[in-house]
Amino acid sequence: MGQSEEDCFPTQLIDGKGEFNVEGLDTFVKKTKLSDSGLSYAVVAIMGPQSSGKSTLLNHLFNTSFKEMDAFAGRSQTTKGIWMAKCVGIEPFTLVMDLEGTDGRERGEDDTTFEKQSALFALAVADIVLINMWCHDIGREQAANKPLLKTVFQVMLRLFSPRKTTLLFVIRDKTKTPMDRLEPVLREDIQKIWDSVRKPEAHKNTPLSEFFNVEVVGLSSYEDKEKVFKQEVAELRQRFFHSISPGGLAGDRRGVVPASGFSFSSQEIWKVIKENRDLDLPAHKVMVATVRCEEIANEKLHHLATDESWLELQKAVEGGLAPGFGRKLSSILEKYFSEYDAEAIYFDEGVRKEKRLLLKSKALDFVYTAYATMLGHLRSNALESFKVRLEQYLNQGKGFANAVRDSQQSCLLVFDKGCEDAAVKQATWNASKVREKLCRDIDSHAASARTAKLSELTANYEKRLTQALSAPVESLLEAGGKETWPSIRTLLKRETEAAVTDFLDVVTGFELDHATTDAMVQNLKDYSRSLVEKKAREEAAKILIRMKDRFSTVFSHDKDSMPRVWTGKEDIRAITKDARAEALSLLSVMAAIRFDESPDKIESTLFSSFMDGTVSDTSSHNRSMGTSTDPLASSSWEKVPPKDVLLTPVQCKSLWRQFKSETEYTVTQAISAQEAHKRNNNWLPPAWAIVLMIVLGFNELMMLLRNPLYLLGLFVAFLLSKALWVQLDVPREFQHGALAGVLSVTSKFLPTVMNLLRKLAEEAQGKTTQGVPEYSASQSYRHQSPSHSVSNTVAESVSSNISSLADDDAEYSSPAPVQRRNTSNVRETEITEM
Ligand SMILES: Nc1nc2c(ncn2[C@@H]2O[C@H](COP(=O)(O)OP(=O)(O)OP(=O)(O)O)[C@@H](O)[C@H]2O)c(=O)[nH]1
Repeated sequence: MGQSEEDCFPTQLIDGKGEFNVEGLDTFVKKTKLSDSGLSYAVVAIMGPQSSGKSTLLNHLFNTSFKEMDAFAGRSQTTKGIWMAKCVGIEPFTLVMDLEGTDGRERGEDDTTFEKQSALFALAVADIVLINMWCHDIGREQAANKPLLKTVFQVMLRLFSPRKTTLLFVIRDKTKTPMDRLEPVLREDIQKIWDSVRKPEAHKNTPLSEFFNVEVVGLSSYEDKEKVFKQEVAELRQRFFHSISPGGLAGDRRGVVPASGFSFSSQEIWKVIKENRDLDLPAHKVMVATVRCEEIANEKLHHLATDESWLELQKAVEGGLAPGFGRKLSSILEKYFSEYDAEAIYFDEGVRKEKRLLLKSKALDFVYTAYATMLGHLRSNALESFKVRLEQYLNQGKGFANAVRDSQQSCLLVFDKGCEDAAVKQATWNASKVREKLCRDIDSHAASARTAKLSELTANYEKRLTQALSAPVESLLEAGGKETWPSIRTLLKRETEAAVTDFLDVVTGFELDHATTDAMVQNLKDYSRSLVEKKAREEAAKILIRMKDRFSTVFSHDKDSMPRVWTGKEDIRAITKDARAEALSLLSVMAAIRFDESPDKIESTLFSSFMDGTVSDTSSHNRSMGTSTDPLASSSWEKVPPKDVLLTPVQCKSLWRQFKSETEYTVTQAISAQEAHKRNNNWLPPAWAIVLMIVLGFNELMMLLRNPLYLLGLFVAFLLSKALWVQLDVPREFQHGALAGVLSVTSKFLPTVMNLLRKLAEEAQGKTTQGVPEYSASQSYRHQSPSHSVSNTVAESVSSNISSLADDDAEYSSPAPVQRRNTSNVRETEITEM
């Protein structure tokens, strides 16, 4: 012997009670590295009667260290259950199992259960089964090996598809009878036993050779001829080298379980045997393959999840773009897939492929998040790049549509390259969905950018139109003449067309459809019109002020635009009429928007209503007749669309009334001014008074002429008379008849003379006292009570003039009672101050 246990690792696989030593087997597999052998391993089992030298043979044949019986201690059972060990020095890996001997005294004759179970196990697991038998048992009816063989054949038939096992009969203690003569006898015995075994219908006529290769070898007695024994064993050992190669002892074996599945396979087989179930080896093989491939796949997945390269790549992707992502990840995956392939290669192909697909799917699922993150980075980067490029192109003056196209093209190119770089070789992942999303994002951004740019563009053109139209239109409306609306139309058309032409030039770059472009152009045109409309409405709101201004301008200035001086020669009635006509013209201009040239009757209606007086007459007449045909009693103008109406006829009517009321004061002022001017220039008494004075005062005149002192006195008397004339307001007193005049003058004469004399005296006295201001005639004139009477007289005169002007306007010009009263008050004040 002499072999150390470290070399062959003898291990009890199944103990005497039938318990499988899983832990022991795993340790054995690990220590012997059996799993690495793939299919390059052989399993040899030996069975035979108890104490028939099985262990001795194995130890010599395979350099193992199974326990052997000590011959001097008596013949008893040495091997219990099933032991196993690695054959030392045999290539490829050969595993040998030493089975508990049959016919043992220890279990009793009737207990053959374990014997059968272990025999079935050996047939299911081993490629070569050594059947140890004494030479003298050959040909004997009662030989110890006959029940054994019967058992072997019976259990073999329980395998659905038995492996092609090599039965190597080892004839111990061979005699001088040559093996050539013994072997046929033995084969005959074997055949007889095969024939006697009850077989299932399917195998009724199946020959023994279908399931077994039968080999026979004879060995001399170890005890008697040890040297020869060793020599023969050494020769036999040679047959175990490359036993699984074609032509070897187990060259035609079938259904080998890969070495990495040996442990699980043998456990399962023993389990089935113990449960006394039928052992379907092909199904078992698939089952082993399934379990093992799954184990291998799971192991690979586990390693992948903790792979350092993978963790590094995953971290990089979480932080942003990871260059070479696809290449790196493919390499990592390839490593584990290759390992799986290498480890699972000997398992059932169908199962192996199926489990590989599963592994691939799980591995790809596992890394997909990182891939998706990578695509997410690519997508967001591409979108950002699109935004930047678009802005750059637009800043460079590129047309919008072209800029979008070029930006999209270049950023998609970068995205596609990125996707190529991120592509994982083992996966069929498609980045098209992400690309579609990117395209949608790009479209969305382009659309919002286009909307923003178009809004900006429109705003610019609207601003331009505002600048081009606003002030000129306002100025034209302020001018308010016949040419106002034609000029506005010309201006509107010219500026709008210029803006539209330029707008179309710019908007071409957006490549909008015709409908959109037309709508935008129409919006621009509408904007221009709305601008004019807005201005017109603003001006219409200020029409009263404008009318008054216009009135005031025309009324207060002559043809040469010089301010009028009311000398009394002016025809206030005509001037007032002209000024009102101008104001009315302005009102007619502002009454409606005239975007087209179609004529309307606004001006004629207003003039006929307010200036000719015909309407008022007609109105009065109609009122008296109970009918109403007043053209201004309406909220719309004939031939003017409601939307273009700025001031309805009713509003015009009201405005005109207000205008007249508010301009009346100006006219009053003018009349007052004219009266005052006249009065100041008319200092001579009336002619009849002069004649009377000459007739009655002829003698006095002559006396005066003769005496210069009288002349001086006369002059003084004249001055006094003049003062009294003015103070008494003689012409006015005589307006209502001579008698009334004389009575009035007479009644006022004495108080006036007294008052005058008193004031003259006071003045004379004041001159002698210091600090007394000089008394002025004008002051006296202003503060005298008769002056009040004069004022009243002048006011009445002005009032009568206004009344005569107002008569022209009949009912329209009648101011409200309150207004009249106010006006009268103002008139009084103004004139008093003059
Ligand atoms: N006559 C004879 N005796 C042998 C031979 N080989 C071994 N023996 C003896 O047989 C006895 C049993 O040997 P083992 O090798 O323990 O036999 P075994 O079959 O393994 O015994 P169990 O494991 O108990 O079944 C020992 O005393 C050996 O010396 C042989 O070739 N001829």
